[in-house]
Amino acid sequence: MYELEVFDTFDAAHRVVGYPGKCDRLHGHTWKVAVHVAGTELDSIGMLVDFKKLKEILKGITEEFDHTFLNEHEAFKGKNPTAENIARYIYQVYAEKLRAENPSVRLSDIRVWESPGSSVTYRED
Ligand SMILES: Nc1nc2c(c(=O)[nH]1)N=C([C@H](O)[C@H](O)COP(=O)(O)OP(=O)(O)OP(=O)(O)O)CN2
Ligand SMILES: [Zn+2]
Repeated sequence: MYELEVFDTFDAAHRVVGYPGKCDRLHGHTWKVAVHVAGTELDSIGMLVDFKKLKEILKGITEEFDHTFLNEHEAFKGKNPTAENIARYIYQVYAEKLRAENPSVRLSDIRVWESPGSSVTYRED
């Protein structure tokens, strides 16, 4: 089994509505997102899947968020753009795009860092 990792970052603002403290106020983070994909079969040149392809898919998603106010994004209508909700949304979009591009590898998980010391990992088993 091989597991590959790619990551990207984006800058975006959010509010955690109802948070009992300063995170209820408008503030921003440089969010980091790591993608882990797994599989067993290598292609004829020895790759599970090209890192370049994995990064392209991720960039397509992080571009939606970069320099935006996340609470206004369609995905977070009626819910807070917490690291948990962001990780789940990215997982669902990434999994669908990866299935279309390369059905022989599977998405293991998505990890989202809100700050260097705080992250959430989302997976579906
Ligand atoms: N489980 C979660 N907890 C918190 C989330 C979250 O998305 N999921 N989000 C926040 C806030 O967005 C907040 O901005 C982050 O707070 P914190 O980690 O405390 O970051 P600080 O930079 O303020 O850290 P200090 O060490 O207090 O300076 C909160 N929790
Ligand atoms: Zn925050």
